[in-house]
Amino acid sequence: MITTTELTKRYGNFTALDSLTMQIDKGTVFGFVGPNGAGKSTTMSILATLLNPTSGSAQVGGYDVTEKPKEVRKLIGYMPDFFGVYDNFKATEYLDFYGASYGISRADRMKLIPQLLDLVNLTEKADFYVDSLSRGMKQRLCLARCLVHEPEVLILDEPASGLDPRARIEMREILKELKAMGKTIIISSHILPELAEMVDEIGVIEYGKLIAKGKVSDIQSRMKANRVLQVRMANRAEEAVVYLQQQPHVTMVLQDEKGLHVHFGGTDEDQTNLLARLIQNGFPLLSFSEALTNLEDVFLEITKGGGAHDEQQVKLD
Ligand SMILES: Nc1ncnc2c1ncn2[C@@H]1O[C@H](COP(=O)(O)OP(=O)(O)OP(=O)(O)O)[C@@H](O)[C@H]1O
Repeated sequence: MITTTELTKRYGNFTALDSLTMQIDKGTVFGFVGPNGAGKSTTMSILATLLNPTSGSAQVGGYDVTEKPKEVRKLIGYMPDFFGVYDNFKATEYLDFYGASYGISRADRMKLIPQLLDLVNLTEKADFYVDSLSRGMKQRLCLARCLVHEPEVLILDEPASGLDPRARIEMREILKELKAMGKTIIISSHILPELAEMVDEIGVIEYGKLIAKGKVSDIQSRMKANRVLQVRMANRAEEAVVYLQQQPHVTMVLQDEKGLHVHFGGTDEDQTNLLARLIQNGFPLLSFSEALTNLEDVFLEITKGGGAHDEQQVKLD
């Protein structure tokens, strides 16, 4: 549904986007992650036909964004990271204005607007002035605005930025509904862990280059190759350290007040076998578990050494 080929954008001598090649299939929710200034907004603006690439190409729904921008615009709903809302409109009037500008008939708008307000949980605010709405509500209204022409593809640039945790959860639930409706969604964020439930794939961008892309589950299993097992023993911990260090796939064993931390490079089956051997050897296990791998770990692991600019910038929240 979305394809970019060697997509490049330069501002003078500065390369903001560097030969970005990627493909996002129909119905996929694609999380676009990277530190500030990595090139996410630049990519999204090009896909939204608002910015021309310096070289390379991008297609949405088979249409080239520079050659067929009108066709692309019909297919996409774009939510920029900074958006203006017209404060002297009521929420309903705001959506009505956008619906009309897309050429949707008044009769259809009257049907559509209550549905959109319901989708973004703003039915009760239908007759409230936009400037009286909270930031989270304004952001949801902006999302509704992107949906007036029922686009197949949503390009959402940091839709949850600046929202408090409750408002983020609300936004996430709406995005889940949009995914269930079959939309193809590309969404950028610094708070990837919160998107984990709804993102099918992630792309990690840094210095304008796509440094990793793949299914969330694949990337997590890549990290599993370096999993850490947490083992708690009733006693005989010192003996267990020596025993574990001699076992296949164990690369390191650390011990602290919480127990043993076993760095393990084996498969799930190898892990089962290791547990069986500990039990067979009579070690008094209180617990044996795998340290959870979340998307934040995945992100940090992938960008490690890749030049994450500073701690502040790779911070995900
Ligand atoms: N109009 C412009 N002129 C010059 N440089 C620009 C322009 N727009 C963006 N840049 C630069 O291009 C780089 C990529 O910016 P972009 O906004 O795409 O990053 P981003 O990943 O979206 O970051 P953020 O998460 O902060 O929004 C940045 O270094 C930015 O300063």
